[in-house]
Amino acid sequence: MNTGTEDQAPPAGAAVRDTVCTVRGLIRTYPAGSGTRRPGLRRRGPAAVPAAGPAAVRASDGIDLDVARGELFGILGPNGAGKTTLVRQLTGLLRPDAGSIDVLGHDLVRHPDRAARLIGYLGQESTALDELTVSLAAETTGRLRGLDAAAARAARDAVLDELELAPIASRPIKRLSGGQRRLACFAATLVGERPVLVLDEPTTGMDPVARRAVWAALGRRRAENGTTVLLVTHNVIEAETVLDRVAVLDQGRVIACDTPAGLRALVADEVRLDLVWRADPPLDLPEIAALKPLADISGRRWTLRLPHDRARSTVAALTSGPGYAALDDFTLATPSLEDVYLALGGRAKGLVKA
Ligand SMILES: Nc1ncnc2c1ncn2[C@@H]1O[C@H](COP(=O)(O)OP(=O)(O)OP(=O)(O)O)[C@@H](O)[C@H]1O
Repeated sequence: MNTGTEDQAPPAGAAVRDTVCTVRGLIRTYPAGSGTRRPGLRRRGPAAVPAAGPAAVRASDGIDLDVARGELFGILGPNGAGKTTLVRQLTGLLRPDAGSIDVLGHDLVRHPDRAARLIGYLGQESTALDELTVSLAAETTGRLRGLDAAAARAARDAVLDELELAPIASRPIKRLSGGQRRLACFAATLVGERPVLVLDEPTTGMDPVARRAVWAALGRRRAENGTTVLLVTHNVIEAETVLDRVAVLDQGRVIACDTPAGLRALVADEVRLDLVWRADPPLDLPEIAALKPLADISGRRWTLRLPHDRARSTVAALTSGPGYAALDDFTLATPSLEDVYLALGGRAKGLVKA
């Protein structure tokens, strides 16, 4: 129930009604020299680390979240934002340095072993199941989750039918295509129902048919069992269409959390203008040079978010002036979650630089 105070942290020990997962002040720093930092990822801001040489990375930097029963809740962010670090803490696989995680009344920082009983987790990698056949992976997961042999086989058959995996049930997961492997691992995650599912980019590599099967399977469990789903994604289109609410993560912080429509409303007064140049943009033209500081630049593509009036006058100037010959393509579009992300990220960058 919405008590009208959902933006505030509840008092310690007082769970918000219908909240399945509450995270407060979660902090996790990877010490200098630990693991392999992913290429192309650099922290910015006051706690910035030098680009060269290993340094500590604060991958969760004071995260607060409340996820309600039955919600399809998304965690959206670019590479290195801290999504996987967050879900590994939620699932008891990684210990936070500070903060609390409550799932259905269980303190998972103090009792990480309880996570397996509460949460079905689909990680990014499937290595643990790779050697098994699709069928055995599903059945084994059921057994590990406490089903007896007959129940595990029945649950296996039901889920393989539901996801139309029966034709490849006897094939080893490691010999499947990327999308098939992902679907097989998703199937295993569903066996031996858990009240909470945490899925790290579940649909990566899947074709549209498999994606639809995933969303339908999750929809059924939410409707029938009130299953709560936390989902990591980079895919803004998917986020807009399937999620109830989205937390936008950047550099280990939640920089926004709302419904996709609520987030889009943050940039509703803007239009997105994409310009693709044939070669180098003609910066000798003052009207083009003036746009450059406003653009998010990716190769020959400039993406600008402009107020409606400014977008119209910019397009008019571009299409009637000498810069037009240098343009390969341009599009005007209403804002998407990607624009929200760019707007929020851009603002954060600006603050740090100032
Ligand atoms: N084992 C590790 N040791 C050191 N740094 C790490 C380790 N794992 C992740 N990091 C760093 O922590 C930050 C967050 O990484 P994380 O994998 O959580 O991001 P992500 O949002 O899941 O990224 P992706 O979308 O690429 O999966 C990154 O800067 C990453 O380089």
